[in-house]
Amino acid sequence: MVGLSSKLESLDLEDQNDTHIDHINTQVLDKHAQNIKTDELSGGKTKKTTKDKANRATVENVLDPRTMRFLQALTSRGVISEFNGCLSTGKEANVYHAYSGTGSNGDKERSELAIKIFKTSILVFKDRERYVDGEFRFRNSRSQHNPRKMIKVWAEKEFRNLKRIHQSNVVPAPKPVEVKSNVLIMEFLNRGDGFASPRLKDYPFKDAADVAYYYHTMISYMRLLYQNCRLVHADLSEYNALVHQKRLYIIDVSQSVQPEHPMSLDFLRMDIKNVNGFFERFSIDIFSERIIFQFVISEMLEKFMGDYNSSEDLVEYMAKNLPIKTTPEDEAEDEVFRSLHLVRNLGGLEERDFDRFTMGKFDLLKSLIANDNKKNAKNFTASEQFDLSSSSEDENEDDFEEDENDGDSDNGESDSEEDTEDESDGDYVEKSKELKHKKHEDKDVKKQRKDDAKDAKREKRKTKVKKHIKKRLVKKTKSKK
Ligand SMILES: Nc1ncnc2c1ncn2[C@@H]1O[C@H](COP(=O)(O)OP(=O)(O)OP(=O)(O)O)[C@@H](O)[C@H]1O
Ligand SMILES: [Mg+2]
Repeated sequence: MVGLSSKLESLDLEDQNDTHIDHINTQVLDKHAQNIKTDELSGGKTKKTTKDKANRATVENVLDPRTMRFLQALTSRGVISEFNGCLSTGKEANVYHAYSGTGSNGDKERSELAIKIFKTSILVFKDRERYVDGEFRFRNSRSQHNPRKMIKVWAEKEFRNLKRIHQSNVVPAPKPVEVKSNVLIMEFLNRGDGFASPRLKDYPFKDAADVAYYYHTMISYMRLLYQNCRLVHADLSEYNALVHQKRLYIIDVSQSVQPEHPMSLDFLRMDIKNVNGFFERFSIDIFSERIIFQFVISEMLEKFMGDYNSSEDLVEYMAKNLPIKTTPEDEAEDEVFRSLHLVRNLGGLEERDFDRFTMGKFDLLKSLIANDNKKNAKNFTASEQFDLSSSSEDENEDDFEEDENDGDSDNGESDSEEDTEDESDGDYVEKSKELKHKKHEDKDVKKQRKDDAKDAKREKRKTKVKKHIKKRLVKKTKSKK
């Protein structure tokens, strides 16, 4: 294998300016691409021609001179000792195999690394803004419209999320090693013969019981991610889970968000749909999407005697206690669930719903999404999840110094009657659609609409329950549990 450092040393690019980068890219990488092994680990997916290697390096826009410099720095610092084949060329990043240490002459043990290099293409990252927007942890990065900086944020986001998951010790994930600009270094999950551990998609299940085990494990991870790591994966599927030493590992967490993100529940719902969609094909018993959703977000599980941090205990509970999806009505219910507008907190409740809540007729989101279906909702206790003021987010974790006050919107709210609570509630999806149409509205119509809205709000305020009363009620329901 050819060491990266020798290749990189010959690239005297320090004085080049950014406007020439594409040109340099083509020249330098065409010249050196054949030295970078890009096909060794790709499992036959890549065309094995030198031309193709050169194209990938330049066209994919990953190994640009700047990125090469970062790799060089990592090599000279001894983080990387060898940079090898390309494992995957994805939409947002390429993943390479590398070694750290040589294992000889008293050098540190030779270990395998996966190097994820995020693409510098602006288009991909435009689409990703919605994951960073609304993340309190990245509030200072939002204004950065410089694509290079956004990519850096993206790589850092994956590094931090990976670190959070890995440190939680409840959901297996590759150990993050380092992040530098758009380059993320992590532990390589090895199948044992030089190849990467298979994705869930490619894993040869032994039998139906094996499939069911991985299905239940995946659901337990969604819950552990949400409850323990305070994350929603947001791109969970058979492509982003690897089976390593018979254990399921979660990867690709750059887009993962905290539960406080305004779209976290929508992302969660999407993850559940993807996971169910994959396992449904194997003709095993499947839970309804709504039941899984409740299982994930409910803090307490009725009759659960196990360890809330244990995937195995959750899997066992799930298999015994969760009702399976059997009838066409169950499917119809899931259809409804997919189209539901998700309410996150008390502020998001309509007046009539709030009256029902105070009369003890339903228990926030759990019952809203359950349609008061007692048969299915009885296993869960969910109300705490949506009182955001009680969120205590990894505040003692060094790497998350920005995380404090996450989603503290409740604390920051005034009790004034004039607050804008009605605008800031959870109905973001429908509202954003509406606003698009309003853009082209006639001036007078707009004025009239605004006046009407004001009148309606004035009326609504007359019967509005004051916030401190709402809070007291939430506390009361909590203390009952
Ligand atoms: N730590 C790792 N160990 C082994 N293989 C890995 C590791 N990380 C990623 N891979 C491999 O690289 C592939 C792509 O990784 P990842 O999903 O993180 O990147 P991606 O750019 O998001 O890909 P895509 O756009 O296709 O989703 C994975 O499917 C997996 O096969
Ligand atoms: Mg992926």
